[in-house]
Amino acid sequence: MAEQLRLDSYLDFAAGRSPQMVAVSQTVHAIAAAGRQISRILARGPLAGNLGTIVGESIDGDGQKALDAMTHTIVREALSRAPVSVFASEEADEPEVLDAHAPLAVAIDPLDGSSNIDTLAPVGTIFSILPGGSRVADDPKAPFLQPGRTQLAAGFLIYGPQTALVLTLGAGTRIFTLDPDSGAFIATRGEIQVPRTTREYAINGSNLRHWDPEIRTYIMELKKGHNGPRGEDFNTRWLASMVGDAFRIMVRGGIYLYPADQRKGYRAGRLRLVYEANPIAMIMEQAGAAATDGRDAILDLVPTEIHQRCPLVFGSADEVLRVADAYSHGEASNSPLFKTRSLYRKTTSTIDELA
Ligand SMILES: O=P(O)(O)OC[C@H]1O[C@](O)(COP(=O)(O)O)[C@@H](O)[C@@H]1O
Ligand SMILES: [Mg+2]
Ligand SMILES: [Mg+2]
Repeated sequence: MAEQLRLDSYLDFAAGRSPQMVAVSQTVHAIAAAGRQISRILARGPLAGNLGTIVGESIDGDGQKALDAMTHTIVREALSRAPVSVFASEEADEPEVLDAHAPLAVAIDPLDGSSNIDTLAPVGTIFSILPGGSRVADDPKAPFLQPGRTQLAAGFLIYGPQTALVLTLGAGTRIFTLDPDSGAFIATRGEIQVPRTTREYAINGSNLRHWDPEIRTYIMELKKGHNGPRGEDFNTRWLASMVGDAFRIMVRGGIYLYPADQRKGYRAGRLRLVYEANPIAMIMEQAGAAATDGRDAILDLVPTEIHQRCPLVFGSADEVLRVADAYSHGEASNSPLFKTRSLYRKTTSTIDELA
């Protein structure tokens, strides 16, 4: 059997590239250790306490559950031992300065998919590692208001039947599976290459009536299957856990969409740019996939607030391009999505066609 690639060796090798990568490697080590701890709590589930109980409200109005708060504390503890100047979390209103002189900034969603806590569906921890900058003491938000292209590394842990770490250090994307016996994260596949094409899509279809016409029409064309303009059948998968959907897309392709919609609080989508969309976009791009808000590449957006939301579409590159194309051409387009035989000419009545 070929020798196993362990996360430790992978990080040691990367650390040889520059002093900055030494700090990145130490920080990924710290996050992986936090992930091990969270994975043990999740494996015990209700035996570890009432993890799904609402204990507060996060800044954007989502109920904060006991496990959201617990995972925030675990990650914070881990990062306070890493070379991290400032830490932004979904579960904290403001970024927290840990060591103003340290070289890195970290943005984290400590628990993604938290509506799944009690359902045994996967949840995860998403992270983005950025240069810390020199102004952290005066302006702790500054490192997070850079476009996602400046990320030095990004990844997520997923806690499912296995715990895995999906990681990019800016040179490809790898998946490491946690061996619960030894505590080691071990690479279980080669470098990830997401298939360019797919016939599988993930979206919360209950929001159809609230979507932009571009998204509504795109999805309706998929639903028409081989009788529709796409000429082939598509399958739906929606876990209500972005890490779960992203993991599936990493291993077999697919597209995930959480578009903007007309509901109050969703006009800029649901996902948060700094600690959800940016890291996922970097992971995807490094695996040959793509991520857009419908108009621009996610990694080119310049955040203006730490908790800002953005529409998010990511996955198999050809399919993401189709969505971007739909937005850029509108109804006048000649793109396949808008041809006369497509549903696109009748965006208002097509909801009825689906019923
Ligand atoms: O409940 P909805 O509207 O389908 O949203 C589900 C989406 O929201 C999220 O749960 C947002 O993340 P949080 O759980 O960290 O708030 C995604 O993981 C998931 O894809
Ligand atoms: Mg999340
Ligand atoms: Mg969360």
